[in-house]
Amino acid sequence: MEKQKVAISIGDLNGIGIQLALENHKKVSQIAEPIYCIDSIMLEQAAEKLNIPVPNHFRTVEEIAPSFEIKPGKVTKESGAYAYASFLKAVQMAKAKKVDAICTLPIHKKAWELAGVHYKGHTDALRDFFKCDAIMMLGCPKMYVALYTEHIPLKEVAGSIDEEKLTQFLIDFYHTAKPATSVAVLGLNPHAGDDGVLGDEEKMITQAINNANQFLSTQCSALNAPFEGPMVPDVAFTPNTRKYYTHYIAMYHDQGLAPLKALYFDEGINISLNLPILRTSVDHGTAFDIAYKRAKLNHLSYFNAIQYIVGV
Ligand SMILES: NC(=O)c1ccc[n+]([C@@H]2O[C@H](COP(=O)([O-])OP(=O)(O)OC[C@H]3O[C@@H](n4cnc5c(N)ncnc54)[C@H](O)[C@@H]3O)[C@@H](O)[C@H]2O)c1
Ligand SMILES: N[C@H](C(=O)O)[C@H](O)COP(=O)(O)O
Repeated sequence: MEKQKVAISIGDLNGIGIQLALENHKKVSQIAEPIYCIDSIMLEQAAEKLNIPVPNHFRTVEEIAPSFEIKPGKVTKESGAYAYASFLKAVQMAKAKKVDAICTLPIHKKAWELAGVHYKGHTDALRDFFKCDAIMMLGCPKMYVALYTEHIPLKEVAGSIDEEKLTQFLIDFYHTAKPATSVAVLGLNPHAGDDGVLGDEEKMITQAINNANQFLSTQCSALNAPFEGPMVPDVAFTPNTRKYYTHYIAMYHDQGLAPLKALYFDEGINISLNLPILRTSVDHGTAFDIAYKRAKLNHLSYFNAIQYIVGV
């Protein structure tokens, strides 16, 4: 059978992404056909700095963005611009159906900002490119967490809880994540508001859960209310509760990702749902603290991100 073609955006070249790409090429090539969105000049520079030979059949793409000097572990505008251009190239290849999916190596958000990119990350860029309500979901088969709000300041979270939007989010999530068991929807406030004593956003969350369950039951009468909640956030991730759920909906970034990364940082991946293209990513960042230091990296997140594509 023909291997799936995957465009790999190279991420921030001042970080660990390129080391992951070089060290995993042989293994990745056994299950997929990777095309790396980096040009030969930048590839040679990175490989030399890392003292890792460029593997055979490491297929690259020319004319990404102007070459620049790699500064290990530094936040630079040039590296941000290159990372963004590499991501754009991967998206273009997917749009043109030259590849089956894209896998993104980590970018640095400040470097994107310095380069004038107004997106906070890949997900909101993809949302804009495809005019679709992309959903950010991270995790592994033992536990997936989707984020209702993601890269916004914490002070804006409560005001973003909206019955209609959350209802649509839940319906989209159900159709694209296809959870096999009940999904735990978290409350926002401590103790999920404790019946209005500690906040009342849970009223809207309850309504959205009911709306989504009702809508989905009209589509499939055999379906028995897939969404449950609002669950008390500090209890939802206890070992006992996790026996019953693999899929969680968090109201904000760290509510869901702090427990997820505490449990499954090494193996977790990031999947963009509800888009016309398939995009996965590592669940970690640029790791500037260990970039170009011959550090022994964790490869699992990257490999799992490729394996998810191949397995779909
Ligand atoms: N997919 C992405 O593009 C993505 C994902 C997460 C964070 N980020 C961005 O990355 C930048 C840095 O984020 P951060 O410092 O908070 O988190 P980070 O994940 O880069 O680093 C956190 C810690 O984990 C270690 N680490 C990360 N990946 C590792 C690996 N594969 N092997 C071994 N150790 C590893 C780092 O050395 C560091 O000590 C930020 O701008 C953040 O927004 C991007
Ligand atoms: N929230 C993600 C994480 O913590 O891993 C990360 O910032 C990546 O986001 P994008 O997929 O939007 O780049």
